[in-house]
Amino acid sequence: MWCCRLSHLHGRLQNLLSRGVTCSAFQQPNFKSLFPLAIRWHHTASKSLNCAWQQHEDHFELQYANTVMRFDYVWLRDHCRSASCYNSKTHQRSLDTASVDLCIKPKTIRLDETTLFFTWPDGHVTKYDLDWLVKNSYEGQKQKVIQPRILWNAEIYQQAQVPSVDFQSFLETNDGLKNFLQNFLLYGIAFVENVPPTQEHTEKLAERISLIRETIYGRMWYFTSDFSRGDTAYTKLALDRHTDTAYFQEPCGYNNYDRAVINTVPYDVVHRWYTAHRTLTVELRRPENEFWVKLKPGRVLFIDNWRVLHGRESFTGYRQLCGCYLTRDDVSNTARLLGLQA
Ligand SMILES: C[N+](C)(C)CCCC[C@H](N)C(=O)O
Ligand SMILES: O=C(O)CCC(=O)C(=O)O
Ligand SMILES: [Fe+2]
Repeated sequence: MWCCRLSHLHGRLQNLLSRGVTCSAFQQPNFKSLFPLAIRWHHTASKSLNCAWQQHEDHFELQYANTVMRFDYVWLRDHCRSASCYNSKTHQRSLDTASVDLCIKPKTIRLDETTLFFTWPDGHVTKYDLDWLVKNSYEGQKQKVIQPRILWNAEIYQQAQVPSVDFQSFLETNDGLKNFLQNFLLYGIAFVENVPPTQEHTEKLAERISLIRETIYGRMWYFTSDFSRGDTAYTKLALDRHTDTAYFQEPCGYNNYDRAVINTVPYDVVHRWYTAHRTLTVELRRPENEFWVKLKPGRVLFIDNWRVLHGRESFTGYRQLCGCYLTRDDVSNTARLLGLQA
């Protein structure tokens, strides 16, 4: 049974609701006693709004913008954006969540145009804009467009003809940086061309995107096959596909070369691990999943270690590489500041 408000009665009924009276288009003397609380729906009749809500025993249900949302009452109190509950300058919660009664229920709920008002037992009023609730609800979040990721192999990537970004444009224009980051987020790799082949310019490029992560290899690393460090990266040997720093607590990503002794699980789990590792390695080593690119002076390659592994063939002659590790949070932050979904 629905008690619906007709638009021409909106104002009067609104007034009734604000006093906590459950309204009905036609107030019957024994109307309330006929139906338990849980089936009382509230409607707005205006076509544009098309909103319906219901106060259940343990949650609030809202139908709006083609979405059915359900909110826990503690959640509704906890996310209050009133001046006493939320610092709008710093976007931080002032309310002590632990002080909210876990059995809290609103005394009254009323909708005024596009704003819902919840009055709590202590008299505190929390108001929510309907669109804010859609955007921040579990159900609304599920509909959110997430940053697309394009899964690719060598053929798909080659056919995509992803344009590289030029150093000048990358450094001096937001469009250049945004195009680069869009490609990086889509594919997990992206190139910048015509970079002056110096450590300083490479550093400048990296700092345009993010903080540079200092590690045991330094801030900017500049290496060649001089075995200056006890690691095969500092040799002419081939390196199968991998990601670096798997041995860090905050690694760039996993790497078979540097994997420590497996001694934290019993033999039968170890065998299952090797079976899974073999399946992954076979997949990673499929030729169609290998994309070979010749690094040349002036070409900078950025790699998302969670999506793309890197390696090299063995080589002869003199070869010098410089680079650095970037922090994922800062790269994502730069992308978001440019309006990208990261
Ligand atoms: C030379 N450079 C600093 C880039 C890498 C050194 C990484 C060495 C180690 N094998 C690992 O994969 O973490
Ligand atoms: O020499 C290269 O191209 C890559 C070396 C490497 O993977 C590393 O240093 O971690
Ligand atoms: Fe590496």
